[in-house]
Amino acid sequence: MTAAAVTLCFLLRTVDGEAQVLLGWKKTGFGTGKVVGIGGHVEAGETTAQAICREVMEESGITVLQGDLIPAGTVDFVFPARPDWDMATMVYLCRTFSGDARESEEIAPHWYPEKRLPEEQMWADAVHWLPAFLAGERADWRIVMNPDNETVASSTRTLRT
Ligand SMILES: Nc1[nH]c(=O)nc2c1ncn2[C@H]1C[C@H](O)[C@@H](COP(=O)(O)OP(=O)(O)OP(=O)(O)O)O1
Repeated sequence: MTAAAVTLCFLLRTVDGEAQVLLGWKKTGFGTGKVVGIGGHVEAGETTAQAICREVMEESGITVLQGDLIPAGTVDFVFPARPDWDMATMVYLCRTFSGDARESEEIAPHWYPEKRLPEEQMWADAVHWLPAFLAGERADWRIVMNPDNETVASSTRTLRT
């Protein structure tokens, strides 16, 4: 089965000297109840950059221009017990955007300090790859989940040169 094409964008800002990242509490669909990155599926006929600008607007109300997207790498999420959940994720960072985050039907967005991510509320794999992307590392990750579809069986990373 082919992994679904999805994309995530981590909006970054600095407030009073504190580096913050926009995440969101997922209200519906895949990962309901977890704090997740802003993003979602790439639809037919869309480029990944078009998809992430649309998803950020739909989920948070924030406008991101394609030229301000910073490609960071990829994360392949592999669910051996549920291959239909496999996702191939293109990850972006973005420091330039406009508008204030507002709650949508799908996500309640919230700015978190990069140094105090809500690890307990996120997917268990996020602590593997998210801090590395936030630190500016460019890499391709492969996350394989255990049969419980919650805990991490393996996490591997290939750095981009
Ligand atoms: N193990 C994992 N850890 C993680 O942090 N994020 C994961 C993950 N597995 C999948 N994701 C993310 C990637 C993707 O952005 C998101 C699922 O996409 P969506 O939120 O768009 O799904 P939904 O089915 O809720 O919505 P639609 O795309 O509108 O159908 O879950």
